[in-house]
Formats: sequence, structure tokens, C-alpha cells
Amino acid sequence: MTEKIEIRSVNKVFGRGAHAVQALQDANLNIGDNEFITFVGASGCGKSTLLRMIGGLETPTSGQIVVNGRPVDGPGADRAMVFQHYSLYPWLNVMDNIKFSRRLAVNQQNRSSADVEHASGRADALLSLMGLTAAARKYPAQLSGGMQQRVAIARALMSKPRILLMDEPFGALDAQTREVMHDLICHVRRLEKVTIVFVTHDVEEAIYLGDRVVLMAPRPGRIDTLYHVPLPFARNQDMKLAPEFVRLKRQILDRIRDTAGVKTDLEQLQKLSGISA
Ligand SMILES: Nc1ncnc2c1ncn2[C@@H]1O[C@H](COP(=O)(O)OP(=O)(O)OP(=O)(O)O)[C@@H](O)[C@H]1O
Repeated sequence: MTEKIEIRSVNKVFGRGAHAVQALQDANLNIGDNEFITFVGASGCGKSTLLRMIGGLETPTSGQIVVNGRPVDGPGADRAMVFQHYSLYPWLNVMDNIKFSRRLAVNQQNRSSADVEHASGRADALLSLMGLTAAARKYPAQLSGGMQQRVAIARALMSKPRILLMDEPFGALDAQTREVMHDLICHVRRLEKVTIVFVTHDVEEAIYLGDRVVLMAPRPGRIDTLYHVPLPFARNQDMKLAPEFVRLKRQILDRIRDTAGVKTDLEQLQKLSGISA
């Protein structure tokens, strides 16, 4: 496996003294080129912090993140981020939203607008890839959540990043739309040959999408267990019913419960009402 991202003894502490929070403790992980890796874990275990550090939006307190052999010292065009909230520009139509980052780069670098025109071919290809061709002239307010997230993904892919960092990108979508998005993102990964680092709360989503699932644990935030997903490269929805899928899901859910260090809501309720869990 060629290493794309190397996370080396990374620690992250927010705040100081009595208010210090160890968001991440001694994280070590290698992510391969074109790998789809998913992160799950209880709330507050440092998933977003680690993703933001790979993206260069946060700096490790100690340790190092290396991408393609170069230490990360800030955001870069080789890494694009997609968040749960689409943050599209409401005054721009779909096509212009997708081309916006390229337009900005042209302005900043003082180059000619021919660059923007050159980008149109890429924008058209991405519209088609994301099933957005018919919606090219629509505005974000006219689109469903799923469609808006497709636009956000197309916009992230515009600069041909080699790494896509996704922080609960489908967290706000309904179950059916999520399934469609899962198959779409697998297709994007195959066509664009992009490495994907994906944070989610949803264990089923993590297994369905991932080549490997990284389970993180809280207080302090840390990498707990790595699971290889025993499914073929090309996924389909029926695989969610396969015994190996169900077994892995159970295993991961149990481990999340153990590492979270709190009883489940049901257990709490049973305790409160005097029934033993
Ligand atoms: N900017 C910040 N300032 C202070 N503390 C922070 C900051 N960002 C994150 N934290 C803390 O760091 C810890 C890890 O947060 P992080 O958001 O990375 O966890 P997470 O696993 O993504 O959580 P969730 O699943 O709830 O989104 C938490 O205790 C959080 O409160």
C-alpha cells in the first residue's frame, strides 16, 4: 500500500491548565493511496479534530501529519473538505457554485478568465457525474438536501483534489437519500481515484463505504481499533444483509458502547425505573 497520509504520534490539546481538553492522544495511522477510510466513535472522541488537522484547518499540539511526503502546514488544493452543512452560495446557481472556487483562484492569482472557461469542461463533467445536469441553472433554495450535497461534493472535486475529507456529509439527509449518496460516492471514488477520509456517527454507513473502519474512543480522544471490512471492492445494498456485515456491525457497536464509558439510554432508563439492565 502506497502511503498517502501519515499520522505520526499526533496529540491535540485545546485550552490550557484546568480547562485543557485532550482532543486527541498519540494518534498513529497510515492511509493508503485511493483508500476509502471511515472514522466512527462516540461523540467527542476527536474525529472532526483529526479530519480538520489533515485538512490543515487545525495544527497538532505535537506530532506530525504528512501528506504525499510533505508535512501539512495549512490547507492546500490537494485536499478538499465537505461538511454536513452544504454552505452553498444562495445567490449563485448550481453551475456557478461549482465553478466558484476556480473563479476565486483565478482572481487571486491574477490570471486571465480563460482559465475559468477552461474549467467549464470539468464543471460539465462533474455535473454529469453527480446527476446534476438538469439542475445546472437552479438555485440552492430550489434543491433538496441531497441535491445540495451533490453540488457541494462537485464543488469540492472541481480542483481535482487527491484527497477528499468528509465530515458527516450525509448526516442531515433522510435514509433513502443517504443510500443513493452512498452508491454515488463509491462511484466518484472509482472514477476520480481519490482518497476519501470520511467521518460518521453511523456504523452501517462506515462499514458500507470503508475499506477500513477506524474506531475512536473519547476522554482522551484516541484511535482504539482498526477493522478491515471483509466485503468486495464494488459494494451493493444487499451486502448490508451479509452475515460478515452484520457481525462486524455488532462488533463495532459493542466496542463503541464499551469505550464510550456510559450506559446506553435504554440501560439508564431501566436503571432509573429499578429494572436491572
Ligand atoms: N475549537 C475547540 N476548542 C475547544 N475544544 C474543542 C474544540 N474543538 C473540539 N474541541 C473538543 O475536543 C474534543 C473532540 O472534539 P471533536 O469535535 O473532534 O469530536 P468528534 O468525535 O468529532 O465529536 P462529534 O461526533 O460529537 O462531532 C471534544 O471534547 C470537543 O469539545
